[in-house]
Amino acid sequence: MDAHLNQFYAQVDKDQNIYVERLREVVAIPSVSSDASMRNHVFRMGEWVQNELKRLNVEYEIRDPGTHVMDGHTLQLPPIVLGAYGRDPAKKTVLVYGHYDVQPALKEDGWATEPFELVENEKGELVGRGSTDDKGPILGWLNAIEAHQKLGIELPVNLRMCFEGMEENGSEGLDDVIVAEAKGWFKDVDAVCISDNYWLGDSKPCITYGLRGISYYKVTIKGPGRDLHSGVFGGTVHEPMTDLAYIFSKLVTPQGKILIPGIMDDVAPLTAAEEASYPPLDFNLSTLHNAIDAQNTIHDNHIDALKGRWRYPSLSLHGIEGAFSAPGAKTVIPAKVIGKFSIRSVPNMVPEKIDAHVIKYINEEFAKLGSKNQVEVECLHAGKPWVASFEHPNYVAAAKAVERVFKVKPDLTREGGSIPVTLTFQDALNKNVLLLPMGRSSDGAHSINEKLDRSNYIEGTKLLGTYLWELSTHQF
Ligand SMILES: NCC(=O)N[C@@H](Cc1c[nH]cn1)C(=O)O
Ligand SMILES: [Zn+2]
Ligand SMILES: [Zn+2]
Repeated sequence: MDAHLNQFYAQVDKDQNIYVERLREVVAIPSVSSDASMRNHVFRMGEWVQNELKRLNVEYEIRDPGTHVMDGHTLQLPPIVLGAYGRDPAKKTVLVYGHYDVQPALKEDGWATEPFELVENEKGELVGRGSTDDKGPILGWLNAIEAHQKLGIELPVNLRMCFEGMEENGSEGLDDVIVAEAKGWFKDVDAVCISDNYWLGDSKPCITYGLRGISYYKVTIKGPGRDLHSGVFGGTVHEPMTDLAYIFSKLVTPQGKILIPGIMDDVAPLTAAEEASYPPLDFNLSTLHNAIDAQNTIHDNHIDALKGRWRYPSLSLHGIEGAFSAPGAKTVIPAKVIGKFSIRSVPNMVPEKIDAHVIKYINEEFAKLGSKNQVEVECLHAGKPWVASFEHPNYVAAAKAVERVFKVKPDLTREGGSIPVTLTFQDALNKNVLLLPMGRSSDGAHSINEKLDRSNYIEGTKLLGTYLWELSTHQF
């Protein structure tokens, strides 16, 4: 194994510019899943993935998840691409998952460069939408296969792949495919690995055993039949924006306390073992300040900050559709506004119960306003929180792989973000699921100037390959 891995590392180093060019090619496809007008690009990206699997002699099939309705339009969902590389019954079979869609990005949001043109800056950062979330990690798996092929070295495990194009928009259709394929495409799977999260800081790798869930809501408030002049009608009508601002103010305090009754009821109590797991982590407030480019953190100690991120629910206000948001001073009264917010959930919160609390509370608060406007609350998508057992050999193998590549023992972390299908893989396949991140905390996923450091991309490719070798040595 050592000799093979050394050859593999040398090949990855040698081919690193090829890998960067490959990343440039995929970042240039603006596969934004939450924007109906960009859906054709998500399909283009799905085709790119299929062509790449064909080039690498990976058997693949697509599953068509059908259609969904978004912003009043019925849209085709992008394909779920299933891959199979190796069918040797003597080897372990590892399922890897990634998503080929990305978050929206506009230069005018504040990007220093065009978001869909990969730029390598003087710090060795590969800047572009999707570089770290999640195109770089998907390419990491493909690069690792290619490097082995170039060397004529067989992979030590069989691979199954599942690449989707709707993760940033609720993973619509994927749960059903996973359940349906549990005894089909995924039947031989022994362990699952997802590379779609980040190190805790910027220098020490981690492996991750927990994620928060998400329940995403829209609150629509309708009033006048059309937008109005505030000079002519201000003071005469119930204004939807005023109602929405009031409702928003009733959801969460500036200190992050969720005001919706019942929401905290099902939060699992913190155990002594969990409490003890925080201090050894390579994390402090400066790590957090560095990741957010500011110092406006709620907590004044890093352990409470981590608990706030991983261990307790949070509620974030995201935006208002229909509100005036352009520069200038337009004196409009918007006729209809749609507020968007989400709740990150933790064990043992249940999406259906969260919905019930949220909808009841907003309707009650709205009733108190005496407004003649109409309100409607709807959950757009929901995913459950996930926690895995980190004693499993899957984690032991990943930790050994980190030690080999980075010469350091990884931190064992949870994460505040959500990958809704993680729990579906765990439950439907009844197999251990591991998160093995490639990028750093400061990568700016979902934000402006998203980047993946060249070193994380290259060493991350080595890590994914090494993990497969380490896993192949374990009996389970
Ligand atoms: N890298 C994982 C990730 O970014 N997940 C998203 C998932 C999501 C849910 N709704 C919209 N996106 C996250 O925000 O955590
Ligand atoms: Zn992601
Ligand atoms: Zn994301």
